[in-house]
Amino acid sequence: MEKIEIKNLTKIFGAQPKQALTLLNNGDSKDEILEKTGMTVGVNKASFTVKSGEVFVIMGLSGSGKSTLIRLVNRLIEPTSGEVIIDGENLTSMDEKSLIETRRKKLGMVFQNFGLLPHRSVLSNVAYGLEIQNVDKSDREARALKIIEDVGLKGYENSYPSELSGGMQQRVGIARALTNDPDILLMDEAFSALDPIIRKEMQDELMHLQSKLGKTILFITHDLDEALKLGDRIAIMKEGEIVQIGTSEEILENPADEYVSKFVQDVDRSKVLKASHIMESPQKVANPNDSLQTVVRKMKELGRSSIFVMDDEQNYKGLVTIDDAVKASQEDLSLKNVIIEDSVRKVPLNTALSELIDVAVETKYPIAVVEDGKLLGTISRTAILSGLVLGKEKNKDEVIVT
Ligand SMILES: Nc1ncnc2c1ncn2[C@@H]1O[C@H](COP(=O)(O)OP(=O)(O)OP(=O)(O)O)[C@@H](O)[C@H]1O
Repeated sequence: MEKIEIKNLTKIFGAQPKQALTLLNNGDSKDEILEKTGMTVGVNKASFTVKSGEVFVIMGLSGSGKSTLIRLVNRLIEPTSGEVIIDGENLTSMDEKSLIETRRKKLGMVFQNFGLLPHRSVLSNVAYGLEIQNVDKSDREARALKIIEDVGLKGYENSYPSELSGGMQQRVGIARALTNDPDILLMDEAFSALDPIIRKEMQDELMHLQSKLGKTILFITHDLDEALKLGDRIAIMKEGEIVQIGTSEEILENPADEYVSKFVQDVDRSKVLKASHIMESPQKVANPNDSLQTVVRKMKELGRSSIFVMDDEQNYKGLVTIDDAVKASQEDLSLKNVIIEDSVRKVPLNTALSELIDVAVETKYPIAVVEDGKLLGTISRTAILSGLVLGKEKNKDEVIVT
């Protein structure tokens, strides 16, 4: 089941939104409606779904409707029409009591300006949400301390917000949103007030946290690089409408219109493309139980000078070169004598192509994409270094040669 379903969500600001809605449904533009009625279309028939565990970024210029949209999702703003469905439950038709309950249980929100209580310590800020639910003191403080540690603020429990840097204050903001252990985090320009270096650090921190927590995240930003870096998928908004939804790759490769093209034209693809985008799935590998003859034959069939070794459970075992394998088979040795492990470079899935280029320069072997000991993919250094993976129109299978 989808975690969040947004259907035709529309918000018109002004005294008589229904009148403007009729014009909108008849095809009038945001400008025409403003001119005819004085009312502002904030969000115009937005529809999308977000899967559990997905980071969904909403990106657009100032005034495009992002903040309105995220506030419609938790009904801080009442929609003019359309539906918000979370875990199959329709938020738009809920009474006040159920709405508050759902917000508390399922939705955490992180704001651009942190929204911390200045006269309370970090611990007390993080525990505040539990305090108003009458969770007893020792319990709420224990829970808050655990989350403070998760966001990297251990040791700052008794500090006050004014004593912390912007990045640290936003860590408190994130910790506070996590206290109820909500499935969904709504993040509204959460890093936009931070200077560039701290901002990058916080993006990395969020990705790290997300790999542990697996929340469903709706993240708003006006920064395309941030969107491409964080988003599993990205929705691009213009004048209240969503003009394109896609992965970073899809948006870079196939911008939906002129507007999106203009946005993406200066993007550095080497920072956006990740190991996960360019790797080959580990099918053409050897098994630790293979004989050396079998391994040599496999390499010859594949036309490769080396081959990765992976067991039946997908555990990464290392790499064998054809030279070592041929030599060892003449000496009657077995496969395990020639598996190279330490000097083969292993990278995680979200390694950017720019970093892969650095790795490829430092090694003579293909690169293994490994997480939790499992071989998830393989990447040829030749393909990276010859720049083929940067070529726009090349298709993956053609260019990735391990
Ligand atoms: N309370 C309001 N009353 C009237 N118009 C509003 C209100 N809030 C937002 N708008 C209008 O709705 C449109 C969308 O605004 P919104 O703040 O959602 O955009 P945004 O993309 O979040 O921009 P920003 O990044 O500047 O916050 C704008 O035209 C804005 O002027």
